[in-house]
Amino acid sequence: MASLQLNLKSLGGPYCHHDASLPKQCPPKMGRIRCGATTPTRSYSITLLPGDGIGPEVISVAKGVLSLAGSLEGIEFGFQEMPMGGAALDLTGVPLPDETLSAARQSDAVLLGAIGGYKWDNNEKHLKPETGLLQLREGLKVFANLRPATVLPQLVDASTLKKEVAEGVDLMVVRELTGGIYFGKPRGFSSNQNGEEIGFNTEIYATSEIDRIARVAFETARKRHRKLCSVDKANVLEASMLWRRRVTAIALEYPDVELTHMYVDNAAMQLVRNPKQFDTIVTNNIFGDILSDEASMITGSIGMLPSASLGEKGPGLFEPIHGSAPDIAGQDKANPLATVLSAAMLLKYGLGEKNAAERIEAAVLDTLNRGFRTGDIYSDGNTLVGCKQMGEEVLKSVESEVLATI
Ligand SMILES: NC(=O)c1ccc[n+]([C@@H]2O[C@H](COP(=O)([O-])OP(=O)(O)OC[C@H]3O[C@@H](n4cnc5c(N)ncnc54)[C@H](O)[C@@H]3O)[C@@H](O)[C@H]2O)c1
Ligand SMILES: CC(C)[C@H](C(=O)O)[C@@H](O)C(=O)O
Ligand SMILES: [Mg+2]
Repeated sequence: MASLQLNLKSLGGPYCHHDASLPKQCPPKMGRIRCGATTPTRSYSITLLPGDGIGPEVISVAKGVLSLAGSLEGIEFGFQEMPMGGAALDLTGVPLPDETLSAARQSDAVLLGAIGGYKWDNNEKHLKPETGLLQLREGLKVFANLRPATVLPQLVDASTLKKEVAEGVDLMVVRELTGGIYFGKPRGFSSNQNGEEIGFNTEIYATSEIDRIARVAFETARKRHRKLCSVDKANVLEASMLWRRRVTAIALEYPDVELTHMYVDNAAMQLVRNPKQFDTIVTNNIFGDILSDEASMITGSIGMLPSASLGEKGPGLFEPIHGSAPDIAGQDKANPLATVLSAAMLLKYGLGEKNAAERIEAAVLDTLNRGFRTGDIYSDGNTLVGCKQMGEEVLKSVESEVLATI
């Protein structure tokens, strides 16, 4: 079973390190250690949730990369694949079967591909793949969603922004993940006084929910460039007024971090005007969803952005920020790198296996340096490959790193 996932002191940027400075009561995750003849082996159980659309394609690549990078660091993985989303609906009638949630809870970390698709779009709310994902996040209590957006030098040309605007962007969106309008009640359908149908949701945040995500964000900013921008709509929404008041109050605990506030409409504009002004952004569930997709395009493609969702204890959930991409599913066109980088986040944030994580990150950069590109990040002069071949090239890079160090 996983121990601590979210130790505030351990949050670093863009990734955290479980290090010697951790308090005793919060030890870094240690796999079950088995001593072999020469090297000790740590073993971890990973729940894989391939899901729908391109989900199984990108998970298959990430699983191979995790296994290889892990084995080179003396790590053994026990993978358990479970149904989730539309795949689970077809198999069991619900988007998150009890068996899937309980397997996820009992494992050391969870890696998800993506869920959703046209087939289930008109299902009732409780039978939507997306509802299963929200139930999983709630069930694992992973309230802090870290979504780094970094423009890699190799991909500056893939950005839709001008080179001088995109170059060097390195920001982290800290998104509140288990509250706000996604979960607020009342919600539903009804009718108004004119007998007209209405649909309604409630944006609601309690002080404790804001305080804990604010602390995660301040700790994250502290390990980065000590700049935190809180994004809200406090000029209109009561939930945002409380959000701004609490973030301002928590800032007193972090005098070394510069706090600014920005309205979400302005933030959406500033992200494409001058994204380098941002270091760490903290925001609510829905604004974080939207702004992280926007930030992904600065980096070249949504197919590049990983994420880590962490709670106070229990396994973390790691997933690319993109969806099931039904328009390209089954065509071997998906970019698997967001999921591969999510596997690296799993190693670093979820298991405290920094070396294995860095092997994967280095292999991704090496693969890009060797000119391999899926369609979404392709530019002239590079080699266009599919999802599978991209995976094979990353594996070669992981292997060649080892050869280079012998
Ligand atoms: N976490 C998740 O599982 C998640 C996230 C977002 C959307 N969804 C679901 O996915 C389905 C499709 O949603 P959508 O079309 O709005 O968003 P999407 O992210 O699936 O796709 C948006 C666009 O980006 C492209 N794209 C996405 N990932 C890519 C990748 N790895 N490589 C190359 N191109 C990629 C797609 O081809 C599409 O053109 C919906 O059912 C939605 O609810 C799931
Ligand atoms: C599929 C949907 C529930 C999900 C969200 O809105 O959180 C997705 O867009 C994401 O960004 O992970
Ligand atoms: Mg989204």
